[in-house]
Amino acid sequence: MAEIRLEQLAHRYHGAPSGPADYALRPMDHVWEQGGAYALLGPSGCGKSTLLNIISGLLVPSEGRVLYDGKSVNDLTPQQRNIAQVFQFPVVYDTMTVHENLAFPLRNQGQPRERIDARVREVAEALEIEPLLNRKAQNLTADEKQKVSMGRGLVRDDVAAILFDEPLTVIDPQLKWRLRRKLKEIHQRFNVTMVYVTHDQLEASTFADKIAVMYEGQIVQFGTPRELFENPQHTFVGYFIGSPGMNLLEIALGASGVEFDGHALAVPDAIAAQLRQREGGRLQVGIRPEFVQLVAPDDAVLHGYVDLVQDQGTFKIVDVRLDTPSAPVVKARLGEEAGVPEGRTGVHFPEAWQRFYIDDHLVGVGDENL
Ligand SMILES: Nc1ncnc2c1ncn2[C@@H]1O[C@H](COP(=O)(O)OP(=O)(O)OP(=O)(O)O)[C@@H](O)[C@H]1O
Repeated sequence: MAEIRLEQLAHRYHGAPSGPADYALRPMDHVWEQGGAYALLGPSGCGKSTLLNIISGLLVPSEGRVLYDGKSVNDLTPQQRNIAQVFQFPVVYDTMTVHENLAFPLRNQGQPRERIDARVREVAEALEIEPLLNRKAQNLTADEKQKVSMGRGLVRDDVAAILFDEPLTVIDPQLKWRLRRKLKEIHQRFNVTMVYVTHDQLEASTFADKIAVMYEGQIVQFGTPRELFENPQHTFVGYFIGSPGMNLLEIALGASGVEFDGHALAVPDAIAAQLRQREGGRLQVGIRPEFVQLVAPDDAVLHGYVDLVQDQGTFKIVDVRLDTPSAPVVKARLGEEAGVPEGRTGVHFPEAWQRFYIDDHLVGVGDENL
């Protein structure tokens, strides 16, 4: 088990870079602590697999270093790094039994037969594949094969880390939930550093204690699911996390302070001062649909018309088109029992839940170095 540190790590697949957009991974520093359960979350093409393959040694980074427990592993192969990697599609030896598949990494290490057998049974039990141990792998379903692939990663207790690259892609939707919980339990039991790549926020937050959100080759935030929800550091995190994502509205500095479409917004002084300092940047206010309040028109500064109501069973999503010059749609997420106004409504953004962004980055109180 190891701490994995990335130092000024960057990667490009083609020639010399002419700008940040030429990097599949832009220069980054990052630490995965020993024993942590982490997710790497982001949309297709943001660089998740590139980063995972650099950590495991399948890919050599074009810049920077990967350190395991403080030692550079840039020149080491995946085998020498002692990493287990589970891919989207199962990798099993079809002609071997499940027991032989699981035992294979330990046999290669020359471990005694009884130790191998005990460990294989422990992992098989954790993954609920004990009844399959004597079956040939070629006769298994895709789900079962993927469990065996995972088991092969888990069976060695000396690995630096286990890396999962969208491991539940082939798993039946019914089973996905169970297997995600199972992996979490297994992490707690075996206490090994795990990094789990996914584009699914639910999968990331069920599995991981901390999530690294990736966007255009960068980690734009590393935090707990709650931190990502309550304080998105980047507008992309606001938009990508949550269901639906954060409402983001363009704001400007006007005669009455910080304004949205000519209406003054209540903004803490320290934040207003920072917004003024960075005049010329793109300014936005963000508010999660969960915190938008639909109130009587007389009780609000902003007004709009209910455009659409989507009943999701346990909650409702209400689209309100504001009657301001830019007429954006604001989404409110209301409880199942909440009444939905018809027609015109007041829209209130509680001050405590407004977040302000300059050029997509969160403005915090005391941020001097924006
Ligand atoms: N072998 C390659 N050669 C050239 N470009 C590549 C190669 N592999 C990936 N890329 C590019 O690098 C960027 C990051 O790709 P990567 O596969 O790491 O993203 P990802 O987040 O894992 O996406 P997905 O979820 O679709 O697998 C993309 O623009 C992709 O087109």
